[in-house]
Amino acid sequence: MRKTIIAGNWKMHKTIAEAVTLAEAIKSQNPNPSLEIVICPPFTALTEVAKAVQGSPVAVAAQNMHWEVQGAFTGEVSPAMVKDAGCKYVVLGHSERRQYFGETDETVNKKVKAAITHELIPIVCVGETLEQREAGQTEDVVATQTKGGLAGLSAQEVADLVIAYEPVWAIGTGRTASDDDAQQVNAYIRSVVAEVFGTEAAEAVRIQYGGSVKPSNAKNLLAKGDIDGALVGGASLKIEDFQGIIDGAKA
Ligand SMILES: O=C(CO)COP(=O)(O)O
Repeated sequence: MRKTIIAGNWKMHKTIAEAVTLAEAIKSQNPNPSLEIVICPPFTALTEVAKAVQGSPVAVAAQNMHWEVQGAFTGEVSPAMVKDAGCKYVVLGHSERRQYFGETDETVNKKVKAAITHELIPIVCVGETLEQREAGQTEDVVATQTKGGLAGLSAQEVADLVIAYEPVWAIGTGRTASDDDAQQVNAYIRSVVAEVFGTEAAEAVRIQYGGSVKPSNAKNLLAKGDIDGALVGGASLKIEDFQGIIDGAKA
C-alpha cells in the first residue's frame, strides 16, 4: 500500500513569521495516519518551520538544493545544509527551476543522487509543456525526464522516493488536467519505472499529481489508482484551501 503524500510547495512566498504561522495551523489540524503531509517553505524559513512542526506528523521539504556538499557556489544551498535545517524531503527538478534556472535532467540526476546520499527523500518533478502536449509528446517527455532524473539509482532507491507529475500548462493557470488524463500519465510514468527498475520499484514508488490542485478537484484526482498524492502550489498558501485538499484525500 502506498501512503498518500500531500505536499504544499510555497514557492517564493512567506516571511519567516508568516511561514511559522501557517505551519502551526497545519500542524494543529487533525492528523490522519493514512496521509503524509509535507510543507515546502522558502530556504529562509526552513529552520523555524522545522522547529515549529517538530514532533508532529508534518514533514518539511526544501524546494531545491545544489548537489555539492560545500564549496564556492555563491547563492547555493547544499544537501548537508538542507538536512541540517530539519528537512526530510527535497523537491527537485520543478518545472520553474527547469524553465527559469536552466535545470536539466543531468543536474536533476546529480541532485537526486546527492539527496539520497544525505538521507533526504527526493520529490522529482516531471511534466510536459502545452506545446509538447499538443504535439503529442507527453509520454516521450515524461519518460525522458523520469529516466534521466533517476539514472543510476537502485530499484530500492527508486521505490523510496517520490515522483511528481506536473504538466507545465496546469501550473498556476487554474487549468487542471482531468483526473483521467492525470491518471493516464501517472500510470504511464509507473510503467516507465517498471521497465527500467522492475515491478517492485514501480509498485512502491509514489507518484503525485500537481497543477492547480484545489479543494474542489482534489478528491477525484486522489481517488485515481496511480495518483498517490498531490504537489500543491497556490492552494497550499492558505490553511482553508490546503485543509480542504487534505480532507479530499481523507474521504
Ligand atoms: O507547481 C506546483 C506545485 O509544485 C503547482 O502549482 P499550482 O498548484 O499553483 O498550480
